[in-house]
Amino acid sequence: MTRSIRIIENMLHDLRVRVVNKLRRTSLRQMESFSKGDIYTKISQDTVTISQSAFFLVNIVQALVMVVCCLLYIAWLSPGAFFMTVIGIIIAISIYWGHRQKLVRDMAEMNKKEGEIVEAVCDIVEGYKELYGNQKRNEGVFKHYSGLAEESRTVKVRANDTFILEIMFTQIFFYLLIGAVVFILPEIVPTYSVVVIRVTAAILFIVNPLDIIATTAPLITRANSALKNIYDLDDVLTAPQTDADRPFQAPSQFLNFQEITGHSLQFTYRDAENNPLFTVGPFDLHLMRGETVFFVGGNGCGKTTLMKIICGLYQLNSGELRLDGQRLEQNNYQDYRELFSVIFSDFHLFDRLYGQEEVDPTTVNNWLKKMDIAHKTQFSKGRFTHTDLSTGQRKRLALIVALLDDRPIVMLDEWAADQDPQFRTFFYETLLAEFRAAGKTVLAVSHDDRYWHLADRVVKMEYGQLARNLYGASTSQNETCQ
Ligand SMILES: Nc1ncnc2c1ncn2[C@@H]1O[C@H](COP(=O)(O)OP(=O)(O)OP(=O)(O)O)[C@@H](O)[C@H]1O
Repeated sequence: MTRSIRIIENMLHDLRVRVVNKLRRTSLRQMESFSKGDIYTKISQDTVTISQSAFFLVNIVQALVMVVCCLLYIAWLSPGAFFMTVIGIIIAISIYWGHRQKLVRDMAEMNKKEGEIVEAVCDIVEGYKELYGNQKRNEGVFKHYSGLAEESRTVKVRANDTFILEIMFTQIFFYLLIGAVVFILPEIVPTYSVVVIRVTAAILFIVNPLDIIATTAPLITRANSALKNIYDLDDVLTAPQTDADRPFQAPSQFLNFQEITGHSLQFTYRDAENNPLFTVGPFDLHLMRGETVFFVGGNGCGKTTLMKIICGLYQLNSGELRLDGQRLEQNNYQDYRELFSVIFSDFHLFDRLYGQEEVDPTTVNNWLKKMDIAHKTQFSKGRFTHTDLSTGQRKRLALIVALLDDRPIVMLDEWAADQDPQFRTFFYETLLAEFRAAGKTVLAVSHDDRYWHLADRVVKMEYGQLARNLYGASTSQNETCQ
């Protein structure tokens, strides 16, 4: 028993690790298409359901072995009794199967509802500030949550009713079976009376295992449905894998690149039905190592999307990127991505320096001083003592983490937007100059027109197109829209 449970737990562990491993390497577009609640439910709750059912699954296997042995014994004693018992079991299984389909449907619905409930709870937790001061919105979110919880309860109650019905049915079936072999069979088969006691004993022997099978089968159905959810996620994640199966070997083969060129680059957001929503490009691109380029333009014109295209987070729909003339292919895209230290406006701040374990704590603490947050957080034992900082301070910390990677290209999406005027000036006038002196290429989305003169070029975007260079000449031909 313990060995079997260990086998199931090992299998589950491997499956979960495999799915999370795929998840961390899937394309950004696919990640954006998932609902958080759905992923959390599948990876945590569904695996718990399977774990909890492991014990019962082992029990069911033991019970099945017992039933088969007893049936063989009954067959040896009396083919008539065996025939009757098997017919009875087949009828019972058919009726159970009818219920099972209903149970499977209820389980699928229950899982969907649980995912939606997790999403609603995330809304309450993450949107707390927006809700606390707005009673009407607060009530609205809670009503939505309560509605989902109510629907989930209805489905659960319905599933439990089916479950209990099955157990009752199984018990009635056993009594009918025993009654048939004890009272009816002797009337039909005259020679049967000789073995009736032994057949009855054998049937009594399989009552308990059959009971175990009947009562635990719905749990197994539940576990099966949970397993299907995880396998579905596993399957979905298989298709759009990019170059992730090739382990990346640091340092990047492009570390010493001199120029990045793009020709007819284009990317389109599409909805679930594949209808186009917004297109960036087609445009040509030319970036020289060590350049500081600002990308500017109105809200929604495509600056962030452009950044995601340039740093390789979005796969191009058409066009090609080249580094020093070498075309980027699936097998070297990761090398390309490794050139960038990126901070988007919706960045995530890890509380420890994953992948940078060998970093010197003094270097990190010096950076904290330089960024004027050393009085708020310290780097100690491989992690930051506090990450509960103000938005501007969190961005400074994110910049430190990005710079510690020491990559040749620094990409910042409206990084300075949340900085106070003093630090904003420090960023544009001092930090950017230091990046330039260190030979870094800086690609920054900026709305601070006061500082645009500090860039080598300022490129304006309009409606998904690179409109023109507002400031500074392109290093070769202008980036052009086509
Ligand atoms: N994940 C997405 N799925 C579908 N459409 C998207 C997605 N992200 C952005 N868009 C659309 O693409 C367009 C460009 O968005 P993007 O975030 O690139 O603009 P932006 O110039 O960075 O805007 P802002 O200055 O407001 O940050 C927008 O119209 C937006 O609706």
